[in-house]
Order: sequence, then structure tokens, then C-alpha cells
Amino acid sequence: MAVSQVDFDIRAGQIKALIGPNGSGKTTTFNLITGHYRPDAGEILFEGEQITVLPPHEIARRGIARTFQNLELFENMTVLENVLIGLYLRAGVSTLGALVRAPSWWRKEKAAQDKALEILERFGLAARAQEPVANLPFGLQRFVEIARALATSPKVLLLDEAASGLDGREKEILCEHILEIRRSGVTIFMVEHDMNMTMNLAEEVVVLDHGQKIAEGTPREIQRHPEVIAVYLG
Ligand SMILES: Nc1ncnc2c1ncn2[C@@H]1O[C@H](COP(=O)(O)OP(=O)(O)OP(=O)(O)O)[C@@H](O)[C@H]1O
Repeated sequence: MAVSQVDFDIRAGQIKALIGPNGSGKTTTFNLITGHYRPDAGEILFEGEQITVLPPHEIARRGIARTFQNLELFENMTVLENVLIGLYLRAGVSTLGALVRAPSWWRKEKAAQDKALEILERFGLAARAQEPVANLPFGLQRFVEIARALATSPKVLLLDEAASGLDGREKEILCEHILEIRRSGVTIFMVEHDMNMTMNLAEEVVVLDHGQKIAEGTPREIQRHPEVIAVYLG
């Protein structure tokens, strides 16, 4: 079993981290929350409601967005189009309206483009909106992925190792963005191997090992936890 008997809460408005050695089940936990995997047992509640068996797009619609450990951008699309994909989740455009290019479609498309550019601007990426996303350096592609997730207007943002592959300066920028996103009212749940970042940003940390939760607490408590030190931090 990749994950077993794992139980924790994420409070609205907090930044919470999920850490643990390679293969301990962090990404699997994300995949369970976002509906990419279905658990054999147990339940996942969001705002008091069962989301355990909902498909990924339904979970996204309810307000849980994510980024992926290995970028999952649409490489043959532009930066703008990638972010528009996130916006279409809530745009309310009918397939027929889009096919016939109805006036209502043009209005909504223009509004979506403006909104996408506004989100890209927050990441300093508006000037590159029309470039194929694959042209951007890796660090900027990560920010496009976060922008796409934010375009769905999430209540919760799941970040799977958002700092991996970033240099020191890019990590600083990422931290500023994470704090800004939280200030805007979005709850953050992040898998992160960078311990400086985790301990600086997170208010609470859950630690997995071999698919089991071995500790949960404040960064200070986690850093002093003997089992966590033995299997991971040490
Ligand atoms: N689709 C799958 N089929 C079989 N085993 C899997 C699958 N996905 C993950 N696993 C296994 O489940 C365990 C947990 O994997 P997971 O990717 O969740 O770990 P992780 O903590 O995210 O690791 P990392 O830090 O390396 O990303 C690992 O032993 C992994 O090999």
C-alpha cells in the first residue's frame, strides 16, 4: 500500500506542508485528494462534504487546484492558452456557443483573456503570454503552472514540490508568491523537500514514512521529533 491510515486536517487559510523521504506517499496523497487516484478505504472531506469518489474536474470545480511534481503543461500551447484552460473551468461557455463563435462566446473569451493576462502579470509573465510555453525556462514554466491553478479560482492550492529545479533567487520569488496567494485567501497545502522553505512558510507539517503518518505539528515540533530526525531530517 502506498498510503495507509493517514489522517489529518487542513484548516482554511493556513499553509500546511507534507514532507517525508522519497517514495513515502506524498504525491499519492495529493492524487487521492484531487481524485486522480481513488482510495480503497477511508474518506476525504472538503468543507464537510465527501469528495472521495468525485472525478478530478469535479474536485477542481469545488475549489481544489494543484500543480504537478513533473510539470504537466500543454507544451504545444502558448503561456496564455495554458492559463485560459484554468479559467474555462468556471467560464460557463457552452460547446455550441464556442463552435459557432456566438457573441456571448466572444464576450466571455475576451473577459477570460483579460483575466488570464492579469494573473500572468502577477508572475511577471504577461509580456510572454503569446510565446509557446515550451520556450520558457523551467523556472518560469513552474510559475505558469501555478498561474493556471490560480485561474480556476481555488479555495485550496496543492503545490507538489514547486521549488524543485528552481535556483535560489527563483525560490525566494516562489516563497513571496506563496505568501501572497495565501494573503489573497487561498489555503496552501504543499509537498516540499526544501526544508528551509517548509519550515519558514508552513504553520503545520505532516510527516509521512512508508505511507504512514509518523508526525504532525508545528515546524519547531517537527524539527525536534526523534522519529522524523531518524527517518528524514537527520
Ligand atoms: N501508480 C503506481 N503504481 C505502483 N506503485 C506506485 C504508483 N505510484 C506510486 N507508487 C509507489 O508508491 C509509493 C509512494 O509513492 P509517491 O510517489 O506517493 O511517493 P512520494 O513521497 O511522493 O515520493 P517522492 O518524494 O520521490 O516524490 C512508492 O513506493 C512508489 O513507488
